Amino acid sequence: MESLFLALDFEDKHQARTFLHNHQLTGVPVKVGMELYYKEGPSLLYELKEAGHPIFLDLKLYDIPTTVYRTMRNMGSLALDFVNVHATGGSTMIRAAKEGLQDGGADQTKLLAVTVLTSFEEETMQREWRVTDSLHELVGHYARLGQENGADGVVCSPHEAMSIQKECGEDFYRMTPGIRLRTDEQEDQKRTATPSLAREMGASGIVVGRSVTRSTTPEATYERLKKEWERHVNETTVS
Ligand SMILES: O=c1ccn([C@@H]2O[C@H](COP(=O)(O)O)[C@@H](O)[C@H]2O)c(=O)[nH]1
Repeated sequence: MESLFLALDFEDKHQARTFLHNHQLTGVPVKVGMELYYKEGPSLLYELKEAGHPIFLDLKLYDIPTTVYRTMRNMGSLALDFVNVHATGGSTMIRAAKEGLQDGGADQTKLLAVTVLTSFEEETMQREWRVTDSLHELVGHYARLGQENGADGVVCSPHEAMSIQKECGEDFYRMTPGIRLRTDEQEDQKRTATPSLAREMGASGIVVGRSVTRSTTPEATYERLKKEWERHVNETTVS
């Protein structure tokens, strides 16, 4: 299964297309988020599919169960690889998302439950959400909630991936954004890791965005991240 997704956080499809083309990245697994999808809509996804890109559509749905069901049913026809909802939407909403996908004919599309965004650290989360659980406990709780209600995996930071793997099993996918070549380059991210650290900590997949898209040498940076990630994938597979 594809496991390194390039976040196409661009203003429009022309920028995304030009970037992929200019840096020999046509066909690589991509993550399409709100910025690009709300500008371009599903036609962009058809174009990316046509060019051979595996797609993670990262819209993080959060709404009443009926709305999420109907939205996921529509998404079902897009034959995507991954889609997601916020786990905080609750058990009924997560189940509705799964049912919507299935009724839309998307048996191959994996549903991920977003736990706690990688831009949060524990102190801010506890203060702003008025919760007393540790960040680790809360992420674990949302992972279990997701699994019990039909999600195929979670979006979490690499730092929580190992305990989720232990509790929910190897097949429960841990998609981890917040990936950096150097962990002192955080920008708005708070829980970051390098690709090799992410693998050591139990991630099944990584999302890389600005490290590549803002790099002065995107192609070389992408290859470096990929090599670092795949070396670890292979090492852990062999041992
Ligand atoms: O918890 C989350 C969930 C989603 N994201 C998304 O991943 C990329 C990360 O981009 P970088 O430039 O590598 O920081 C971005 O599209 C986010 O919307 C996340 O970062 N954290």
